[in-house]
Amino acid sequence: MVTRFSLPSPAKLNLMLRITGRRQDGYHNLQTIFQFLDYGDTLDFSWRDDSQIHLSPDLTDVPHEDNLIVKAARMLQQDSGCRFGVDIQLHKILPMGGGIGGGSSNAATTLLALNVLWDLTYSLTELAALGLRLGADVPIFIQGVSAWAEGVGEVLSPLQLPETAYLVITPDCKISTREIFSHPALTRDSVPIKLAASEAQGGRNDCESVVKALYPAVDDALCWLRQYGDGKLTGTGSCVFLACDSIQHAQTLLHVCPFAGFVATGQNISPTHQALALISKNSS
Ligand SMILES: C[C@](O)(CO)[C@H](O)COP(=O)(O)OP(=O)(O)OC[C@H]1O[C@@H](n2ccc(N)nc2=O)[C@H](O)[C@@H]1O
Ligand SMILES: Nc1ncnc2c1ncn2[C@@H]1O[C@H](COP(=O)(O)OP(=O)(O)OP(=O)(O)O)[C@@H](O)[C@H]1O
Repeated sequence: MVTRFSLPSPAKLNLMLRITGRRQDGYHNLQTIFQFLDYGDTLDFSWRDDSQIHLSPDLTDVPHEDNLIVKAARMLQQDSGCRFGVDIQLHKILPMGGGIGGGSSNAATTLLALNVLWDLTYSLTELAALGLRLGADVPIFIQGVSAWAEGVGEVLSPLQLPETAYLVITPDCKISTREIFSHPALTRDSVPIKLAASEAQGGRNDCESVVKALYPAVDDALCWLRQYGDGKLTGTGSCVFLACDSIQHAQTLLHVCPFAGFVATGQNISPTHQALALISKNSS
């Protein structure tokens, strides 16, 4: 039995995002393309023989019980009736409220890890259904392959994408997803399209105009990126990104960039799943 291991909890990008309607419950129907990055947080998991769930350190401004890691662990414990517990150490580098899915990724990594640590036998479909209760972005991190997504982001069709190098700018502002989705001026009537591979390159993000109007720092970052190519917003922001010819090209741009950011490579298989495959290989 594996009793301790570390897993990556990667960022995602929305390579395009169309909002095609609003549901009765207030959630929006989307069409988006998700790709993972080889950049993100790391979580260390250690098995406990009591039922306690410990997480450290706490995140500034997020009460312990509201942390999606703690919520995910408690949810799985309750659903499975498992009597074991876990110590979790979080190494956070992803900005919060950045549209790169940090909290959702942490929740998904926790569900995937505890399924192994507690020797449970949930399928990915079952874990994704549990995860969806925590957030619309959790299922993509559970499924772990880049995808075309519809519904609220949980109806996933796997998609092979070029594993492009990206420059990601992280403007110094935290954006609430709820704030953007509840804004009266949000475009929420885009005509649904059929998946076209070209969308991964050229697609727009329907949140862009509202986010730029509310957050000038995002507008500034996009303007700067667009000197060099087709800069885009991910999710509801605040992060913006540019596909580059190579890692070196992305690094050269980061070097002259007046904003904070990072360089990463798109991944069609989530780094969490890549690491889990190694853990199960080494333990068999
Ligand atoms: C914008 C995206 O990041 C694109 O990947 C996601 O759709 C957001 O996913 P998320 O952060 O996991 O969102 P949730 O935590 O489920 O929802 C936060 C809030 O955003 C709004 N929301 C979210 C997703 C969605 N498809 N429609 C919505 O209207 C809802 O008001 C909800 O109360
Ligand atoms: N483990 C966690 N990591 C990050 N945020 C968390 C976590 N747990 C709870 N949260 C809360 O969730 C909010 C959204 O965080 P997150 O980093 O997922 O934003 P995001 O990247 O904009 O997400 P998305 O793209 O899914 O909308 C945070 O502002 C914070 O209050």
